[in-house]
Amino acid sequence: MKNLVLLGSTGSIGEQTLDVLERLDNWNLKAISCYKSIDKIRKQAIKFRPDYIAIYDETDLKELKKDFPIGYDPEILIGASGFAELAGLNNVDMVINAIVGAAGLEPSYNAIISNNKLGLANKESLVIGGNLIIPLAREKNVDIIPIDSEHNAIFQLLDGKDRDQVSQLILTASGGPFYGYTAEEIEDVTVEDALAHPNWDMGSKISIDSATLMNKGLEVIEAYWLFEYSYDKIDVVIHPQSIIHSMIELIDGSILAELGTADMRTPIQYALKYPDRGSNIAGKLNLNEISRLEFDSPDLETFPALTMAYESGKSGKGYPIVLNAANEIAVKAFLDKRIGFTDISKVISKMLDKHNSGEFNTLDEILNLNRTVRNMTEEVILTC
Ligand SMILES: NC(=O)C1=CN([C@@H]2O[C@H](COP(=O)(O)OP(=O)(O)OC[C@H]3O[C@@H](n4cnc5c(N)ncnc54)[C@H](OP(=O)(O)O)[C@@H]3O)[C@@H](O)[C@H]2O)C=CC1
Ligand SMILES: CC(=O)[C@@H](O)[C@H](O)COP(=O)(O)O
Ligand SMILES: [Mn+2]
Repeated sequence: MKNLVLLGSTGSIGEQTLDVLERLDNWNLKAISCYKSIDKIRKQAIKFRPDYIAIYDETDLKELKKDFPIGYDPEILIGASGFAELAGLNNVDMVINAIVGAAGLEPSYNAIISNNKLGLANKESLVIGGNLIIPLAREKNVDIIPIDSEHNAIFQLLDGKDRDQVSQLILTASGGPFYGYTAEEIEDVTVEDALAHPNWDMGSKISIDSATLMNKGLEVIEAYWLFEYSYDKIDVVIHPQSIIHSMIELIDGSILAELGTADMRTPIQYALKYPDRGSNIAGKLNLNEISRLEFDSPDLETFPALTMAYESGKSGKGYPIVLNAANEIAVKAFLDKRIGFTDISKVISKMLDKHNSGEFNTLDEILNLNRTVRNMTEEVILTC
């Protein structure tokens, strides 16, 4: 049996990973974690009986253990250090990091430093810490298998290709629920409108990121670190159907694409089975039933987040950390109905303007800047 550590088991990717796991007969769930969904993780623990569980808050401990059957006595870890500790356990065949946000960085780092293969859904790890994680993974020869659908597609497309023959990585973007809206039309959209992604059923933070196009911006930076092509070789095209998960262009002009049903269980299973292939979980993509595949350019005026992400990525230094931290806080404020939808980008822009570059290379340096910017963003939001 292979051992899996699943961080963020109660979220959208986490629950889909458990669904995949139930269909595979050679994986044992060694550890799970959540932030606050204690009811959900208790049920997962009772069903899968992992040896380790990590939760954030000690006061939830009693609630977690309620109804544990006699004889089931997992080791329970508390707090952010617990998530990182699980990522670094011994006898682990893969860590899947399905935590949302910057909180995923330390576990990603700990997985790699502990020589544990990483199935990475948590794109924020690479956005804020790509300069730390990628050289470390290379030095230690630890595989990172991307789970994010676009990066999983590109990973598949690049497999066996000569790097010099690849002229462009082309990330597809659905455009989100407000594709085609004018600047005036998005002024008054609601949280409920923004959460209604046209093709994917995801957690709330990434759903809002898709609506602002920040998701694609974060993914551009994620692609830069994962595949190590310069930013001028990473393009974004709007493809509202999300059937093509991404493409690569070769030097002779040929474009190769990966197509599939919009179901994250496919890239999750891919990561677990790599380099083998699993069975078809998502159902056959019937090309005869697809009436059209459309393409368009992103509207950078109405959705400024994409440009801010490209510029932050190119500037490097602390800019992607500022971009990500300000975005996380602004998205939370929007979800809490403290600011409007278009304020999200305005807040991020203000925070980027305030930043003076500098080097942020160690885990502590990155996490300190992340913390500082989050606090400063909260203050800026009070003035909105
Ligand atoms: N959902 C999707 O289809 C896709 C997601 N991704 C990426 O995968 C990651 C997870 O996304 P998604 O599953 O949608 O997110 P969800 O919000 O659905 O789940 C997030 C998970 O992380 C846990 N969590 C939240 N905050 C913290 C924290 N501070 N410390 C530790 N754990 C925490 C949550 O616990 P609790 O339930 O207790 O809050 C939950 O288990 C994101 O980086 C996202 O961008 C990428 C591609 C597609
Ligand atoms: C499923 C997945 O990988 C998401 O990142 C998805 O791509 C979001 O859709 P957008 O293309 O709208 O950002
Ligand atoms: Mn994606």
